[in-house]
Order: sequence, then structure tokens, then C-alpha cells
Amino acid sequence: MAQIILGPHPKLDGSVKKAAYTFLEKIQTDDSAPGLHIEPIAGSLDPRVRTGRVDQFYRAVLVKLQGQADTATYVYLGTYPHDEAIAKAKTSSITINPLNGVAELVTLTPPVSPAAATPTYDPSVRARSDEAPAAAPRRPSTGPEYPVLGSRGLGLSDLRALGFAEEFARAAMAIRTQDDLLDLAANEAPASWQGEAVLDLAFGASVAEVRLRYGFTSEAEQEDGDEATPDIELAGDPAVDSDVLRALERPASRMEFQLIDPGAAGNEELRAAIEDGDFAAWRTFLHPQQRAYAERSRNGAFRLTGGAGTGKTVVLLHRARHLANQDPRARLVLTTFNRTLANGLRTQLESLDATLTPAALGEAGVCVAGVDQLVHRVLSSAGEQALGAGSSQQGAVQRVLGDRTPRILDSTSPSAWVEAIALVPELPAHLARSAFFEAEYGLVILPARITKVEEYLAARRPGRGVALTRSMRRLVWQVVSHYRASAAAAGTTDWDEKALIAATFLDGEVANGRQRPADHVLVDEAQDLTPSRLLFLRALVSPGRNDLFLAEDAHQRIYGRPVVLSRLGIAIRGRSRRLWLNYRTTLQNLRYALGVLEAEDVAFEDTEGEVVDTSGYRSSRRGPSPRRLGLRSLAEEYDTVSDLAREWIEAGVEPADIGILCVSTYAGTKLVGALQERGVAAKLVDRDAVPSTGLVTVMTMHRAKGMEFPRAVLFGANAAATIGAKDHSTLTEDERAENDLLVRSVLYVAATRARDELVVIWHGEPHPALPAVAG
Ligand SMILES: Nc1ncnc2c1ncn2[C@@H]1O[C@H](COP(=O)(O)OP(=O)(O)OP(=O)(O)O)[C@@H](O)[C@H]1O
Repeated sequence: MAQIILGPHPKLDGSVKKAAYTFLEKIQTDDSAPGLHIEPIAGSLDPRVRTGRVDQFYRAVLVKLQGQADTATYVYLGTYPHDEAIAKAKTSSITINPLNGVAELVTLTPPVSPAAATPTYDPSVRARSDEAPAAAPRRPSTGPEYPVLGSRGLGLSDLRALGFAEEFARAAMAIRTQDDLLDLAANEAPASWQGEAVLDLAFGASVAEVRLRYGFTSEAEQEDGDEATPDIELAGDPAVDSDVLRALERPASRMEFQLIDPGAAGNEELRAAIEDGDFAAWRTFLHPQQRAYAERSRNGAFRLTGGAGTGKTVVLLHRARHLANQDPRARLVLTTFNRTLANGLRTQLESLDATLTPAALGEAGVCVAGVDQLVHRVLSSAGEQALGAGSSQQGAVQRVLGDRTPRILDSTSPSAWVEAIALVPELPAHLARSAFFEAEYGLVILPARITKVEEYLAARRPGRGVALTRSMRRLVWQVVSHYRASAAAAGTTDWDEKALIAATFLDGEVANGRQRPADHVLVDEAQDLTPSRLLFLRALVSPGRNDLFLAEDAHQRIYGRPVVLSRLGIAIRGRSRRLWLNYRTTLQNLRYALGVLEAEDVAFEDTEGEVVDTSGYRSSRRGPSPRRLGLRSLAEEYDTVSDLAREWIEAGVEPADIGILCVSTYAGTKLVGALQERGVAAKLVDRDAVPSTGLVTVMTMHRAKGMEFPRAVLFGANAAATIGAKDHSTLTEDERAENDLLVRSVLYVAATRARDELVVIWHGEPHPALPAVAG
């Protein structure tokens, strides 16, 4: 038995992939098998380097680490044609960065004098990843030029103290534009952490923050206010195998070195990494911050924030796997805003680890479902009898809604508020609106479990814009009573009521000595959840270690209204962290998308009631600026988008990887017809449908939440496009401000779906929320 660590290695030709995988698999079983020919190379500068026979023409390059251990560990550095492999083997080595303890691949240069070989860093390492951008030519910069790092008050000594290689640090200090620094980081960084950390510094992170982000300082030290000087002891001796093995486990080393666990899941990981052309790096190479959030134990509810594409979902998936592996008896819930998004999570979790046990709510394993599906399961398995009044006490239904029948499983009609409002004609016009009642009911009345007018008269209404006098409150309560009475008569509830009844039922079960149905609850898209749904999620799990983990991005709130968790009794204080690095979009597309959020008097609040700041969000990839195409008519828009799709398909893009995002299902249906007429096969992907190979994907901007496309088009982005409220002119001032945030969030979600190319098309005037310049 031997262990394999995948190190930085170039992508393999199709012909040799299978042989390389078989070779590594055999090493795992028996590294002394004669056919493998694992041998040292005469004249190699690092005596630990070996080559092995993959087939007649190809050799693998490996570093063998054993020390006193019973089994050897082989770090795989790639498969090359014979002569290239020998040359590589002669000069490759793995060293330990003396300043931060990170393991790095280096190319040794033969000593001129008898002194030891000196390491130089191997830039070919950067060619390893499928995801690595092609080296973009340095282009003349259009923006102001200044030494990027110098203007942030950083000097060469700061970079050297962090552990950057001298040559790279000098080159970085000389760079005068962010774009050139992106090129340098992508093509010349000696190690992954150095490429990312230099960009963090350029985008505003301090030296102390970089130490924390890459695990050179622990969170505890940082929280104690300890600036943490580099611990050189911690680095170890690169000549000692056990020290190198320890260094390979450091979070920043694991950005490019990955230990393959023995067993089925590990073998699948190995196969995917070697054989799969579309190998998804997210399954293996986490950013140290992502790893910390996926693996660190938390003493209570935790909140992870981050812009679109920063890997919040990836962290949740890895955390689910980590917790499940730590305790196979644990009952995990992985949930999100709706069923469509939950289906996406399930597929991704399976691709991360097919060996995880899918489970129903309350069983050991991972239960993946939308929040409302979970609510429904709790209510239907409890049964209406158990939810209603008992002989001695009120049931959950009565505690939430006051006295009524326990028939609740059907859904209240969407027009119910309009009907209830009509029964109270004294209500002033600015209150006689469904939007007001939905908000008042969902944000104030339900979470406080108010069932009587006196309670409502005394209720606190934090965060509600509209002030209410006592007499107004009485009128509002009359409407609420009508709403509840007609729903009781029909035996219906809305989804917020259902969620709160389920939460109240679960709390009651605990009071009766029964268990809550989950041990860990992981939530994606938490910014879209209403207070009742958040209270339901809180009620699924007892407060304690690793109980509730919420991932959110306030800028992507396209359904709910801002909610402050502490007002719901969900304590996060001190357990909230942010991700900065966008893995999905190019910097150009990201800048454009962030432009959608920037306007005077526009502020987005997160679930701690803080205004969200976008400074520091960045991508490591460069690409073309988004194209903005203003046309004269809808027909021209159709022609243009058809030509674009055809052009991309002819250039080899899979049609389903082209996402055309529209403002409504109606616009999408018309567009699919127009594309077909122009010879482009397309599919409207609605609700739970999924994209189909061979057909261009058309979907609404809302439905695009959680998706990504190598090529994305925002279609029909006209000034008159109806994205939020149907009739803007009838909105109150507060509602207009709320609607403006919603529209910006929808456009931000849509613009951040593009991986490589983004095109924005409209006719007439563009939507005013769209930035006037490309990214
Ligand atoms: N460590 C990583 N290495 C490579 N790719 C990554 C990594 N982390 C995330 N990604 C990729 O970045 C993209 C965005 O990740 P993910 O969907 O988890 O982000 P998100 O923050 O949940 O985005 P959104 O809020 O827009 O839904 C995905 O393609 C994902 O595979």
C-alpha cells in the first residue's frame, strides 16, 4: 500500500490518461510491483525524485516521501514523454517555504560550486490546470498607471516576510496596473498561494489579512488581536520527509497538492483528476479560507457571506461531506430557497462524493431538499391531529394562528390579501396594499406569534418603514383577522404560516421529550428566506456545536425582504465570515456586475443588519469586456442574439452552455420561437427543467439563480423592461426604493452568471440600473 498526493501537473493527452490513472492506482496497491519501474534517476538533484513507467513512451515523475513511515507517499508531478520526464525528474523538488511552512514545487538549478543546489520556482507549474487562463498578451492599459502594490503602502520586505519568492515579489512590486498583475499572477506565480495572495494585496487586503486567509495565522490568534509573527519553527526541514509531509497538509499547500484518500471516493477523485477533461477543481483544490469554513468546528450558528461566485455553495457541499464523514450517524440537512436549487445541490453533492448516504429528514445521512419541502414533510408526518389542540394545551396551529381548525395543508389563494383588504374600507390607501400586508405579516406578526389585537398593539416593529398609529394598527389587525378567518374556513395556510407551525410543533416536541430531526443544518441562499422559514430551520436542530450554517449574499436577495437574524433569536455574533475571491467570472464581468449595485442612496443590508460593502471582491481571471449592444427594435435584438449564438456554436461552444437570460417567462417563450425561426435550436428552461445538450438555454433572470454559463446574454434589458413591480407608478416611496434594490439584485444575479463572455442587449434605452460603461 502507498499513498498518492496529486501535485501540480500539466493536463494529459487523451491517449495517455487511462494509462496514467491505472499506473497511479497500481502504486496505491503495491508500489514495488515490477511493471511499475519506480526508480531514482542518476543525477537528479533531489534524491527523493523517482520516475515510473506509465507505458512504452510515457513516464510519470514522482517524489517519494517515506522517512520512518511504514508506507511511502508519492507526490505525482505529471506524466511526460520519456526524455522530458527524465529532464523534469533531474531538477524537480518539493521544498518548504521557510517563512510560512507551505510546501512548494521548485525547479533546482545545478550548483556551480559544490554548495547545495538552489531552488528556482517552476513557472510551468501554472500550466497544470484546465481552468488556468491562457497567457494573455500584456496589453496597453487604458486606466491610470501607478505601482499597484506600492500605492497600497507595501514594500518588497512585506512581500518577502510573507514568504513570496524574491524574483516574483520584485516583478509584482514593479507592476503598474491591476490587469498586468492578474497576468503575472496567472502565468508566473511560483505557487498557487502566491498568485492569489499577491492579488489580495492589490485589491486591498492587509498583510495580516493575507496571513489569516492562507492559514499562516490561526483565527484564534487573530481574534486575540495577535498579529502573529511568522513561526519559523513551524516550517520544518525540507530535507526531512515527515516535515515535508506535514507541510503538504497546510491549507495553502492544499491549493495545489491533494492527498487521495484510499477507498472508493478517493479512487473516484483520482480518476476524475487524471482522466476527466472537465475535471472540476472545486472538488479538490479549495482555497484555504474555503477549507477553513468547510472543516472548522463552530460553537453555534455560523454565517458565511460572499459575492456571487465566491464558492459559498462549494463550501456548503464540502462541509456536508466533512460532517457526514466525521460521524456517519449524524443527521444532516442541506437546504436552500426552493426545490429547483435543491435539485442542483443534490447533483453537485453526488458529484463531490457519490458514497454519501442520501437520507430522509430525521435519518442518518444527508437530506437535501428545499425549505418548503422540509416544512411539508414535518407537517404531513406529524398529521393534522398532532398539530391541532390537545386536551390540555394549545397545539402548534393555535399557537401561531389563534383558535381555528387544524386543517392546514392546502395553500391559501394568492388573492387572499386583496380580498381581506376589501373588507376594511376605512384603511388608508397607502396601507390598503397586498405588499404592505405581506411584509407586515411576514416580518412582524408571524415571527412574534401574535394572535390577539392587544399583542399587535404592543408589538415592536423594527425595520418597518411605515409608522402606524394605534388606530391604524386596529385597522390593520382587522384585515389580518379577515385573512385568517377565510383561510381557516377554507382549511388553508400560506407557506410562511406552514413554516412557523412546523417550527412551533418541533419546539413543542422537544418540550415533550422528543428529539429534533437534525444534527446539522446547512443553508444556501439564506438571504431569500423569510423569518418564519428561518425559525423553522432553527427549530430543526438543537442549539449547539455545528448546528446551523447559513450562506448568504445580500446582493442576491430576489425574493425575500431583509431580515435581521438576532431579532429571531438566531445568534451569530462573532461567527460570521466573508469570501472574497470570485471563481466564476472574469474581473471584467465582475466589475460590470458590481456596477449594477452602485448608485446613490442604494444600500443593501445583510442578516446582521449591516450595509454590505463590495470593496475587495475580486476575480483572478481576465477576459474580454462585456459587450453592450443597444439596438433599434425587438426584431433587431432577435437577429443579433441569433447571430451571436450561431457564431459561438460555430466556434465550438456547446449550445446548452449559452445562457440567454430574459426578464420574464413570456419574453423567454417569444425568444425561443424567434431563435427557432432563425435556425437556432433553443429550450426555455423553466421551473425544475434542466438545460439539454444541443439546445441553447433560455431562462428568466430569476430562474438563473445558482446557474452559470460560459457565455451569457442579458436579453431585453430595456428601460421599460418589467423586472420588479408590474406598475411602478402605483408604488409608495418606500416600495419604490425596495423595488429598486430588487431590480438591481436580479440584474446582478443575471450578470454574474457569465463565466467568460457577457453580452447585454436592449432596444431603445437601456435599463437605468445597468452601468453605462463596460467592466
Ligand atoms: N476552490 C475552487 N476551485 C475551483 N473552482 C471553484 C472553487 N470554488 C468555487 N469554484 C467554482 O466557482 C463557481 C462558483 O461557485 P459557487 O457556485 O459555490 O459560488 P457561490 O458563491 O455559491 O455563487 P452564487 O452566489 O453566485 O450562487 C463554480 O463554478 C465553482 O465550481
